[in-house]
Amino acid sequence: MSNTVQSPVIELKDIHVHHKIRGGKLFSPRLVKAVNGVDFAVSRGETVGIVGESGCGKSTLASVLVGLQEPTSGTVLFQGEPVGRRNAAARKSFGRSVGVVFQDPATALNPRMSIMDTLTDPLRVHGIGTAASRRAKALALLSVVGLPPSAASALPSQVSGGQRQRVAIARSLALEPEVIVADEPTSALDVSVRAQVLNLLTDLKAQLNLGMVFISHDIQTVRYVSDRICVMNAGQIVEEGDAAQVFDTPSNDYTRTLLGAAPALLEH
Ligand SMILES: Nc1ncnc2c1ncn2[C@@H]1O[C@H](COP(=O)(O)OP(=O)(O)OP(=O)(O)O)[C@@H](O)[C@H]1O
Repeated sequence: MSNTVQSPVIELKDIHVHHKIRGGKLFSPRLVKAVNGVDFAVSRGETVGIVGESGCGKSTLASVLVGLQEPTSGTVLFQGEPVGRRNAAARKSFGRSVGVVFQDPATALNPRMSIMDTLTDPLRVHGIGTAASRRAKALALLSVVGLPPSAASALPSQVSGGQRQRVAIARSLALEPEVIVADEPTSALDVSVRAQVLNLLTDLKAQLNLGMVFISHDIQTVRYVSDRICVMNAGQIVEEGDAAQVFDTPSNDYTRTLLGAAPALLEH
């Protein structure tokens, strides 16, 4: 399943994200350790799955990976360099090198922006190309995700849920990232289109030699797409390994519980 795996594009070292919760008048304040000492790396050409139950810290980890959240402590490395110590230009290039696909394209896409504008906007914001070349690139992106050129003039609400997620995936590719972070990308979709979107992500990863971080509460889905799996529980990675090995011979009790609770194998 994997292409040539290279040195990590993004590496996290001993990442902690803690939130202080005020208790108000009745309760004392408490600390939520959303992510509690995580090491993680993703390279081009591999899909790394992160799986765990709701509240285990997956989305918080995703927001650190894409630069939306500063960790309380720990180091984020981009191409081997600590992101925090680099200049604004380097942070921008980190931002450009990591594409994001969220769970629900209905909320992730601007409902008032045509699909053409949705796809040209990241290029415009980064000052890339002319209006004509941006439009050409948007049409190429539509083709890459299997949508016809006629979709360009539609609003997100005028296409189906699966097509909307294809648009969100196309947008994530607009800046030619090295890594895509997909946080529950199929959970909000009809069961009938989930496998198509998973296959699209897997195909794109192979064609473009992307690094892919695939986050889901559903271990069967993670198994289907991943080369490597990290199992998260209570803010920590409790098991990590080759997907088949984690799935077939889990070494951690929590992984076994997740597998025991999983429904029948995803059909594909
Ligand atoms: N901004 C915040 N302030 C306080 N607590 C937070 C904040 N963000 C997340 N948390 C808490 O941190 C923990 C991890 O949340 P996170 O959303 O990362 O988990 P998750 O595994 O992605 O779960 P889900 O799939 O339900 O989103 C949870 O207990 C959550 O309530």
